[in-house]
Amino acid sequence: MSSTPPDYALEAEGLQKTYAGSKSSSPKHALKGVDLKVKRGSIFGLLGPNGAGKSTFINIFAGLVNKSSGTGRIWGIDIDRQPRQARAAIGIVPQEINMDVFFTPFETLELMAGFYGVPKSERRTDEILEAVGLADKRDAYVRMLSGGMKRRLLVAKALVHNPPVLVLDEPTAGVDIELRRQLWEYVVELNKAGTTIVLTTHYLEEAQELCDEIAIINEGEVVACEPKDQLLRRLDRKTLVIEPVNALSEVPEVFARLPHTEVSMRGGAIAITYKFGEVSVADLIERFRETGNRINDLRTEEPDLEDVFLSLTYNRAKPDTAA
Ligand SMILES: Nc1ncnc2c1ncn2[C@@H]1O[C@H](COP(=O)(O)OP(=O)(O)OP(=O)(O)O)[C@@H](O)[C@H]1O
Repeated sequence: MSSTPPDYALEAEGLQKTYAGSKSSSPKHALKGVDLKVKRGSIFGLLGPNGAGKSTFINIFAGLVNKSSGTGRIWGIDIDRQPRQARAAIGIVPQEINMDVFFTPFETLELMAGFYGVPKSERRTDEILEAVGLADKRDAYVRMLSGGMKRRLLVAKALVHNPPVLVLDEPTAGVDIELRRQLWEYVVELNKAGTTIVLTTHYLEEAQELCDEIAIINEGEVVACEPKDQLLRRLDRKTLVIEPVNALSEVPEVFARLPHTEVSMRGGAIAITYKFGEVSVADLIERFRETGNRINDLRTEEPDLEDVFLSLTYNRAKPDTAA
């Protein structure tokens, strides 16, 4: 591995993948020329609807799927020219739990370290078990572990060779809230200590909370790749919620056909979604006062990642969902 760390932990240029068809299915163009750069030191979120191509992307870097064309680099190392060195720089936590249940966590990690050629003197098996909260299960059979523990063991397995890049593919699917929180605390600690994290998740709030950079992939194409804050600013809409003293039963006439706004009821309150810069909040409040009702409470809501995600993936996803 080079001594100067690279600017990017992971790079993809024009990455394409077409899965061959079979008698019953046509070929699938799963990645259509993906360009992505993951900055060293970031927590990078790869988001996309089901079947968008996230696992295909990750599995190309893991060496589990052969790309059709394009280039990939892990920690600056080309995955075609130096596959072994490139793979040594990455740890992958897969979606599926794939472990021999008749081994103990200790044996599982030792085997994995052996697989990566980590000399015995450099192994950190007990330290890693401690870090993922499995020290007390060190010598239990894996089949005796709970689902959440098995998942933490998967993370541990991906860390035995001390990779500078850790990829987690849907790591918290089916994991309860408490364990998710523990896992994320540990991932954030790893990141603080210098590991670059790439994660795919369906939990948008999780990505919003954890990631500093986010890519959204849809039907094999990257539709956005930006710092999270920038992505959230993309939506130029906010919502003003007015809770009146006298609960409303319908949208007041003064808000009907107002340009750049959408008004809906929220119980006895109204939610006015307006285009930022085109509509003034003062005007909206003034209009409300004209109804003769008084305001009990007011708040504005900023768009969240889910809104951005829907706005970027909805149009293309529509024909599929309508079918
Ligand atoms: N081995 C394969 N053979 C044929 N098609 C495949 C194969 N693996 C994946 N695909 C197809 O490629 C597309 C991308 O799949 P992929 O698993 O990469 O998506 P994903 O974004 O990870 O989805 P999910 O969030 O559901 O895991 C899908 O249409 C999928 O059906």
